[in-house]
Amino acid sequence: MTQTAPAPIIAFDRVTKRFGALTVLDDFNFTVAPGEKVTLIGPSGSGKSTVLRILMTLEPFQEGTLTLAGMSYQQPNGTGPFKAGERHLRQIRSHVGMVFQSFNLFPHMSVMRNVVEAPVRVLGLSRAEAECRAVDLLALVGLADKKDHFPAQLSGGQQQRVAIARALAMRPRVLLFDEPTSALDPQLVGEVLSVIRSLAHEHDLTMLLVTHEMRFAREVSDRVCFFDKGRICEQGAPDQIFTNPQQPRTREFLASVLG
Ligand SMILES: Nc1ncnc2c1ncn2[C@@H]1O[C@H](COP(=O)(O)OP(=O)(O)OP(=O)(O)O)[C@@H](O)[C@H]1O
Repeated sequence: MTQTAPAPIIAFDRVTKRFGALTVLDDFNFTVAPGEKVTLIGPSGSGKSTVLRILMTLEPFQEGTLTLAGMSYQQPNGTGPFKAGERHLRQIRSHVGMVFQSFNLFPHMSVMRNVVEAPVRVLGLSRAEAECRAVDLLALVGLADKKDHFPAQLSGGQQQRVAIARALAMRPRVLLFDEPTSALDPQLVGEVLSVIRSLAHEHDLTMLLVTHEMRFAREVSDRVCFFDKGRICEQGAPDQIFTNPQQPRTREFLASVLG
């Protein structure tokens, strides 16, 4: 009996994204299977973060179709309001969580409230239910004892772990990480990577990462995509990309970052 591959949970179909005269994604095609862990690597300015921001519906695009968890939308004009309509977009967004480089916690809220607020306001959970969920997630990221602290009382690594708990509290099907360790002091990077590494073992969670941590990308990804000038220039299993890249641009890039 032949097995059919599951439908992709993420599909960019001929998406073009411009900022004024600058075309960042040009006729871009990209799919991710449910549960897959994919890392985007590539030079600065090549469009990696833009891919994540489009998925999070933070950026409109000009042409093409984006499908996320079975829901599609298009923006043929790009400049106007989202063609999909705000309700449709909210539904799409509800499947995606994002962890940003700069944590983006609410400074005036305790750790607990940072994690609880969106499930209460957006998902309509009772505060007790949301707190129950938050307690489990804070334990998962190793911060059970910090629930009453405020962000300013935490290290950068701890703040980023709260941000991960906050994203997970919405039970997204897709979790995006945009250079989650770039703003951290080197000694704090490991604790955040270790949380992400354990999440990568969650088979149901689809993860898309942009990172400059090449060793980590190799360790956690099912697939690594080398991005150059708004296109995937080469992709494959991490061992293949890191030990036997086929494209000269991939080799050049890896030589520059791995030394
Ligand atoms: N809001 C914006 N307005 C104008 N240009 C933008 C905007 N956001 C991004 N760009 C440009 O789009 C291009 C792609 O940026 P993007 O942040 O996606 O690249 P990246 O590959 O993630 O780079 P890095 O690794 O440095 O984060 C860059 O040339 C950037 O300057």
